[in-house]
Amino acid sequence: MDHAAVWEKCLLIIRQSVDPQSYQTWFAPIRPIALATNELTIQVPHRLFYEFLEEHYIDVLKRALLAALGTAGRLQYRIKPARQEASNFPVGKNVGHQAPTPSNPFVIPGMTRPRVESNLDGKYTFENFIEGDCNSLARNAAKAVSDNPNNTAFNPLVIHGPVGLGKTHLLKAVGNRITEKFPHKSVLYVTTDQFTNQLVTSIGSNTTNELVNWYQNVDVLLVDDIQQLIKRKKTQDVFFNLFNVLRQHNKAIVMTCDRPIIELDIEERLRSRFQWGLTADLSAPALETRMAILASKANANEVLIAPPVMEFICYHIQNNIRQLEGVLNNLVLHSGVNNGKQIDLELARQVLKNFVTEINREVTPEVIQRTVAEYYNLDVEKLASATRRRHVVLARQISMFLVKQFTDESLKAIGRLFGGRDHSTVLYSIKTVRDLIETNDEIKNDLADLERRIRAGQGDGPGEL
Ligand SMILES: Nc1ncnc2c1ncn2[C@@H]1O[C@H](COP(=O)(O)OP(=O)(O)OP(=O)(O)O)[C@@H](O)[C@H]1O
Repeated sequence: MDHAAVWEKCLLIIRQSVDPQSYQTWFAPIRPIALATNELTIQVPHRLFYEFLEEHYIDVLKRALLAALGTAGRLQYRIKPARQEASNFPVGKNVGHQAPTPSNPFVIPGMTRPRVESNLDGKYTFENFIEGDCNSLARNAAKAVSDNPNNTAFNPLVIHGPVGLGKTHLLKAVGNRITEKFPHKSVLYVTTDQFTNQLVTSIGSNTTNELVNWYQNVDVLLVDDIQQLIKRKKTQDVFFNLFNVLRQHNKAIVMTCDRPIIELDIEERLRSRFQWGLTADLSAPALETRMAILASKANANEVLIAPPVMEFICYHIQNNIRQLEGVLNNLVLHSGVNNGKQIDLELARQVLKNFVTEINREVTPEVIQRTVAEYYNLDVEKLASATRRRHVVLARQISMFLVKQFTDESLKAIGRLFGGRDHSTVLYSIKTVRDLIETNDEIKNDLADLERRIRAGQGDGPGEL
């Protein structure tokens, strides 16, 4: 049997399964083209036609093929060559070259196949991505995709998580690794915004089909920030078609999103497809992981930061690695500007003020005394003096109370700090303040205010925060 006879046999089955109108619309225009080792190639008028068949008549086609060619039968589609050659839709630039033997039925023989520039730089790799519990699933899945891009179970792979935790880094690491390991594969990194812009341009020039065709040259598609699909109906439609075609041909699709797919407010058919593969989340790294990331970035910048300083920084920057990098860059800048100034705790503290609102420091009795004196507008020495003026006594008693609350000092040691008073005086002061908190709202508020200032380190020298 040749291809025409096989297709005739298929049509017999199809005619019995679909109504005449659908038959005329969807099957009459199909032309059988070739038959080779149980693979029948049919030509369809355009890509959307093929997609419609796959979406609505796949079962009928399977049955027809089984009847005509048995269980070994396979179907290959070919799109009828367009009159106009596909334009380039570069994110980067394209270099035209002749495709050797196109295995993809969508690559029309004889047509130039644009080489896709990946739109990547080599900066983000798996080697400079630090692994921790917070990211190991996403990292390992991304690595698995890069090791086997066109035969991966994780298709699509969606990496999601809050701002600044490495989504783009991992996405680009996938691209960089594939480009290195499989130089013949076309990899494309694109943000959803870039894709939308290309689409808008193509609509203006009536070349949307060409845009989608052009994207089919890609073996690995990396799409950043798919939350930008929200409210973009047309982008969702076109992306839906593209997604189906690429996935059908085992092209790897990796995407990032700032939220779990289930919370992504897009068309249901697209959302459900995004969930076909694997979704892996990135969460905030633990202190040790942050330290390791900072150490590796410092190393790359050839700066040395002592572990206590690193710990201090990482203690304060908890949820965003981009901020951690920002602090590092500032430190490098400041230390360079100030003639090789050392990156010490003081410098770190100054820089951190631009990144976090509250900087914890060790609360010492001196910090407390200074904070209280400033608050009540007193010279700090007055607290340790013999004066028995009412407002000084109150400030002294409050200071003793706070030193007891914030530090490990013994009653005896506290007495010494306040002009050599004995421990029973300290005890009495603490009890007095406790009673006042119960009975006097003004004192209660003063204390709340003072505690907040001490925690924020406001008493530690002028203009610190
Ligand atoms: N585990 C990690 N190891 C090394 N660097 C990391 C790690 N996680 C994040 N980074 C770095 O943090 C910075 C921010 O990461 P990235 O841009 O990938 O974040 P994102 O999650 O894509 O953020 P956004 O949601 O803002 O796009 C990058 O410079 C990246 O190299």
